[in-house]
Amino acid sequence: MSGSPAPSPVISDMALSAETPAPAAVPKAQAPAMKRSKKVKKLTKKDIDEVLMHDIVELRGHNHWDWDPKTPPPFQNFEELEVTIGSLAQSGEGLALLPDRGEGWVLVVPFVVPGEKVMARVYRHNWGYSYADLVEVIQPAENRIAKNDILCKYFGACAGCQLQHISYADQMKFKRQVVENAFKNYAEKYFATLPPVDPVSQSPIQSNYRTKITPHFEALNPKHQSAGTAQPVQIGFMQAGKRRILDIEECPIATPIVNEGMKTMRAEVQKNIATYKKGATMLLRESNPIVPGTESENPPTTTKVCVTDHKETITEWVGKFRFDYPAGSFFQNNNAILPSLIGYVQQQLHLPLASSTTPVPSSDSTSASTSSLNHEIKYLVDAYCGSGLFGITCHEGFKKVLGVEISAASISCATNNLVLNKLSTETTAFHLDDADKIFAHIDFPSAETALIIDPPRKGCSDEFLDQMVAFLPARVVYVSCNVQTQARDLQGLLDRCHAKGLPGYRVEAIRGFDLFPQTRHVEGVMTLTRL
Ligand SMILES: C[S@@+](CC[C@H](N)C(=O)[O-])C[C@H]1O[C@@H](n2cnc3c(N)ncnc32)[C@H](O)[C@@H]1O
Repeated sequence: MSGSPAPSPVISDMALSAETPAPAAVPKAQAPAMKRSKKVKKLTKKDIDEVLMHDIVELRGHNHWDWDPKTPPPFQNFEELEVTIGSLAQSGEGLALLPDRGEGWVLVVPFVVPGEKVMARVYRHNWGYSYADLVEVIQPAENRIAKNDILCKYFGACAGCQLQHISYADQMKFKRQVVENAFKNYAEKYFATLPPVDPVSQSPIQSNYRTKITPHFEALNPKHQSAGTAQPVQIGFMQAGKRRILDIEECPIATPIVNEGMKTMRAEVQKNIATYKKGATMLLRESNPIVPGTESENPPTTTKVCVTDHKETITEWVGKFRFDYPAGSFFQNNNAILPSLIGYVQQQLHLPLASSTTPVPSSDSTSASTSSLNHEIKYLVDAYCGSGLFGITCHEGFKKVLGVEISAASISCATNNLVLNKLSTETTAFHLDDADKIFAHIDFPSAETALIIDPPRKGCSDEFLDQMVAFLPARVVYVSCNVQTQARDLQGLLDRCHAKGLPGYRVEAIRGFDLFPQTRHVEGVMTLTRL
């Protein structure tokens, strides 16, 4: 479906719980394409539906939809059907096309492999597709992981992981395809000019890697308490496809110390559950503080502890660098892959500027030129810098580094991290500000400046892209935990350049990093060179 218009035959979210019978679908207005609003808002459910819709259209092979939206979905309530899985959506769920239902209705079924025949039970409907629970795998795919070899006993019931039934090699293939599809669907004007998406860089460990988890629990229902019918408290993660908590004693993707913390936390909550008026989300985060008395050793001895207080300081080591940050603030959650992610970002920042003769990516593909830049990159701007991860680990080789971040707590940590790592505050600085105003702080020559962008999932705002085009950094490395908004921002950037008659940027490389093994998530890294 390369080059096809964004699909938009949408969709009433009838969002029924599994317990609610399905009413007829009533469509709302057509879903908007995933938008970058003036001030970027949080991603909505509509944005997620839209990503899924691309996969559904791809499976159907067309974007025409004659089904009368006033007609109820073509199923009995909670009907069970035998279906064959045609493809995996970017959500990690399987899609099965039912040509004989609703003019080609699609079922979205979790925990399946393409080619498998499964029994699925429908429970929630949108216009043109329905969500279904996996009831039974009737004919497993050859590459399905045997039940006894699956990492976690809660897999299939817990909403946290989507891919444990797929080998790690297949997870990597799936994630590479997710990255490619994101650019095909959200940077479609430029897709033909992009380099092939590189294979995903693997995480060195695929279990016990998460340094942070956030289990939840609900308070006891007072009616059940007084009637003596209260069930034991459920402490864990959301159940797959349901709005209920699944009791989880251990999470095999979390680090051992986090799992120890979970045991202690569960015991405390269970003991004191009657005192909680409301439920809560707990924080469990690994920290690696220096053992007192060894500070002057090189390197000092560290120990692992599990922190549960949002305000407490976490100490984390990335290669030779130390990062201190509040437990409740953002930091990447897979420490094991950070050295290779950072090594790659460093390498991309320092790629030669003028070496390539690749044609300019232009939406009309009529213009071609080579890079006009012959300077060396000397300055680094770290947008959305958090507690300074990229600015600090990538500072070597730059004359000056400047980071901007909107969270005051993170900025004060970033500044403290400079001191902890004995970096000069003359050459590296972090400012508290909206990244939309980042270039107001900068007097670096744009032809000698590299920009790292690492925004939240919602991506960059119009204002951010506008100021970027006004400044035109020579090199950009865009890191993102949402490859769809990353691709959308690439298209927004190139559109803006071309609207101003500028040649824009050449995309040097696009690559996923597996910061999130066993789940559908992938971190995208894209490198651009100004032309
Ligand atoms: C994905 S995190 C990346 C942080 C850092 N680069 C890292 O890897 O640790 C995104 C960061 O952007 C910050 N942020 C969100 N909106 C922002 C804005 N408008 N301007 C500046 N920073 C923002 C968040 O506080 C968060 O620290």
